[in-house]
Amino acid sequence: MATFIENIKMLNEQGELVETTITIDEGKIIAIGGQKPDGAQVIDGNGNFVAPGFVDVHVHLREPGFEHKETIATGTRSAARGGFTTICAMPNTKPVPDSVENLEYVKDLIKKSAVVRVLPYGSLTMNEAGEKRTNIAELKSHGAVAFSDDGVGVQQASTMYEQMKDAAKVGAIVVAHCEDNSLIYGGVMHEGKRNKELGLPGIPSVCESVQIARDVLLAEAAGARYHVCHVSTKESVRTVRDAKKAGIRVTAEVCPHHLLLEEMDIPSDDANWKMNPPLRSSEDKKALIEGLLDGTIDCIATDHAPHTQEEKCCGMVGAPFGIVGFETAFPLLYTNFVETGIFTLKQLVDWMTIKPAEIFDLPYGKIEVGASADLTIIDLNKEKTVDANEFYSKGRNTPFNGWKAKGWPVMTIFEGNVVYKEEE
Ligand SMILES: NC(=O)N[C@@H](CC(=O)O)C(=O)O
Ligand SMILES: [Zn+2]
Ligand SMILES: [Zn+2]
Repeated sequence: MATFIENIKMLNEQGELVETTITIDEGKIIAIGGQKPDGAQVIDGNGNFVAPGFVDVHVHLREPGFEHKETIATGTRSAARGGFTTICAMPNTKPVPDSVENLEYVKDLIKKSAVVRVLPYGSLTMNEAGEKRTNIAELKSHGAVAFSDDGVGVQQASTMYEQMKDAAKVGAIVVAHCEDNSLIYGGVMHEGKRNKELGLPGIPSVCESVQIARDVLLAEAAGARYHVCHVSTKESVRTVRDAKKAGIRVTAEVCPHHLLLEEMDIPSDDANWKMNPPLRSSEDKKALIEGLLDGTIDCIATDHAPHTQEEKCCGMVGAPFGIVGFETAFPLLYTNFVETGIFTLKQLVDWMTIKPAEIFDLPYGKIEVGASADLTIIDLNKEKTVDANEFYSKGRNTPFNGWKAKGWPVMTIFEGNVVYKEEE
């Protein structure tokens, strides 16, 4: 039976909101702006905004291996609540999808319990240990969406170079967490002003940028497509900008928290403010915003990284890096960047839908006839306070608890089915 969504507004090419209707059948969009087909089930959009389901190319679902932090079931429900319908799962699980067998195992788990589309990464090295290289061609043919050792940087240039050459042969994308281990210095936050005030060890900006600089040169030499994870420093932005100018096939993502927060916002030695890369300086934050606006940075990804309260209870030094992101990403960005006139609504939506989809060759992230019926209905006027205790994610680790924001998803539709509906 067809579903007819009425009383809804969508963005046109000019970035204006226009009233429309959307008709869905068999999981696909079959009409935009048409009349209700006879017998169709009706969804009242209540005059709200409808966006393509969000696409997040950088998330951690923790299953298999770390189900106490998150499972595919809880993580994908959290994604749906945040308006995400396509998410790419990083391979730092146990086991790591570094072989066809392990990848098939992860795909089975996804099939069993995901409520949105989950596309698994393959790793670049066996067990993400940085030594033995994985078989990119084989993993790609079994459905790995891209390749990364996220969680750690690939330390050896030759390992990265060889993997890039293999990736180039089969059109695979190499996605890099850039971090030079010799420049971490045991740091738990940015090496700047605030870490000194708090008496905590710092991670200098070069720890990230130096590896991006190496990698863009390797990508050029290998002829590979290269995507940089969670860019956090102004030097990283400049390096990506220069590489693009030189014609190197590089793309980059930025996380909501790096756009919204800076080191001086960290109130105390609280591990809900600990993530990798760390919150940088206000100049870095400014450079990230400029980088998005001038096209140096291509898209936004949450790096949703749930950890338990026990792990995050007791200060930064002992805690793992990472914060959750699905359920706050859009409202926080909408409120702080669109309502303030820094981004247009179309820019923000594009950075969370069509842009990441294009980089990763995914046929999602747009509302058009024939596309998968993946939609997010958002109440742009609805104001709510972030309450970590009501997250669908198992993770409560967010620095945004208590923030007021507008623009909350009220319904998420995946392949024509309602996978999230706001509880009244
Ligand atoms: N971002 C983080 O702080 N943590 C991520 C790993 C990663 O993205 O590097 C995690 O898996 O917890
Ligand atoms: Zn990372
Ligand atoms: Zn990550």
